[in-house]
Amino acid sequence: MSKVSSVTVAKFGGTSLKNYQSMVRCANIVIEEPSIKVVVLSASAGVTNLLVELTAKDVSDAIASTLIDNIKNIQLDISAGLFEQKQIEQNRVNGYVLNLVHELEYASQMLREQFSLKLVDEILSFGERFSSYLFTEIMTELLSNVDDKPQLVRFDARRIIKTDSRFGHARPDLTAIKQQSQLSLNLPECLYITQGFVGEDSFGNTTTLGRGGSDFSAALIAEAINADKLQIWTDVAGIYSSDPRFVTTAKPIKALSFNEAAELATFGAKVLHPATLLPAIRSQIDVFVGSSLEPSAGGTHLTTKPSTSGVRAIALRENQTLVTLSSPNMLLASGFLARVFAILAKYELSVDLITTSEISVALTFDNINGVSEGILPQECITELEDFCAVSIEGELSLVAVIGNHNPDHETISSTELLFKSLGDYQIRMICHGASRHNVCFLVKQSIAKNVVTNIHDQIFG
Ligand SMILES: Nc1ncnc2c1ncn2[C@@H]1O[C@H](COP(=O)(O)OP(=O)(O)O)[C@@H](O)[C@H]1O
Ligand SMILES: N[C@@H](CC(=O)OP(=O)(O)O)C(=O)O
Repeated sequence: MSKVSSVTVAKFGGTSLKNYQSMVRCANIVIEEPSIKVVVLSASAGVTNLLVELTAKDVSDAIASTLIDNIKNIQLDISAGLFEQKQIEQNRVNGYVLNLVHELEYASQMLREQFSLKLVDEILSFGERFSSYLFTEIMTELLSNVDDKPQLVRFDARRIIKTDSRFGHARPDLTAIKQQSQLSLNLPECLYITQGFVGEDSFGNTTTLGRGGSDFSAALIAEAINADKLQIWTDVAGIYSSDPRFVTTAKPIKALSFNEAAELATFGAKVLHPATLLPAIRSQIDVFVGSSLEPSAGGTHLTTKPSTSGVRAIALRENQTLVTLSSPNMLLASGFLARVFAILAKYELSVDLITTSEISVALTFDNINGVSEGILPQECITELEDFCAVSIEGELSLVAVIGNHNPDHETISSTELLFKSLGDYQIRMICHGASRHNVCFLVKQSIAKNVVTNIHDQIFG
């Protein structure tokens, strides 16, 4: 490995780390790109979901034990791939893995005795702790015969990702992250391997940044160390015109503006965590999204340049709740919305979309962010019912059509094309105009994927 002046942070998602072969592919990407100085890893695919199940309030001892066994087997399979022929080495690695498994068992037992969000985050952090340990072992093995190799250092992300104490969706302390990164990392001499998703509050408790938060961790580290580039390696060759898992005609997009990518991420394109782009935009870091399965296939580059007008992509976010508040008192009255929002703020509920008519206001909520199982907390409903009728509808999906909707520069407006293609569906709510970059609407969850596929095919031909 030769010395380089530019610094890249590379993040590998769980889909890229699901087994031994996948980890080797990622390790080779790192070895072949000398500018990569920090590697940020998610948990192997499926592990965080298992950990989330393990932290459910009603989990029984038997189910907890099965879940922990499943997690353990994913790790031991990776270790088995690594040291197929070397029993002593395999025993050493398995010993480390089993120690972590015991720690996990202990934390899970404590949680079943007394539930706390602090302990939930501690448990959720194990996925990344396993994967970063195994990945470091794989890198070390692959580099064992290389002469001019970098000094590999695995470090605990909690040393630098300092956050507040909002367990489950902790907010980063940017100043502390910068300070700690500069104190702890010896760049560009060493090659660091660390965990995404995981942080630590000022009391030394483990926190997590929210599901999918490893992208955000990588962007925060990139900003803190003044990196030039951030690479997000996943299982698809970049950001597509829609989710390629169900829109089979979706195409990769070579370049996308930060604004468009931010809208796409916010409105459900799982490929990027919505907060990832803030540090990148703030600190002008080049962002690349590519496939670790096929690194040479290229991917998407995010740029500050505005893109051409028209629709660029369609995103889908499931599990949305629509809340309609109506009251004849709204007519020609002032202060109604202020009262509604004061109550929602009190319950820390964050509204996504909003539309109003003379006597009603419709609001949408993302179930992940605060509204559990599609229902507002009963106390909140009661407070709202003091001055308006409340109707709640679940099992909805939000479709977001992202692009540059600029009627001044289009001969046939893409919005017009979109509205034509919506004619066949029952739309529950539509939002257009707040941003030039998106038009959003709600449809029943049962038809949402069909709606996205059909609109995609009509717009992109
Ligand atoms: N517009 C889009 N472009 C690319 N992928 C998308 C898009 N929308 C949703 N996805 C989904 O995001 C997935 C990658 O995100 P995720 O599963 O979280 O991967 P990782 O484990 O790498 O973080 C893809 O497999 C794809 O199904
Ligand atoms: N492992 C965490 C964090 C993460 O970002 O994962 P991924 O990169 O695989 O989406 C999660 O599943 O939420």
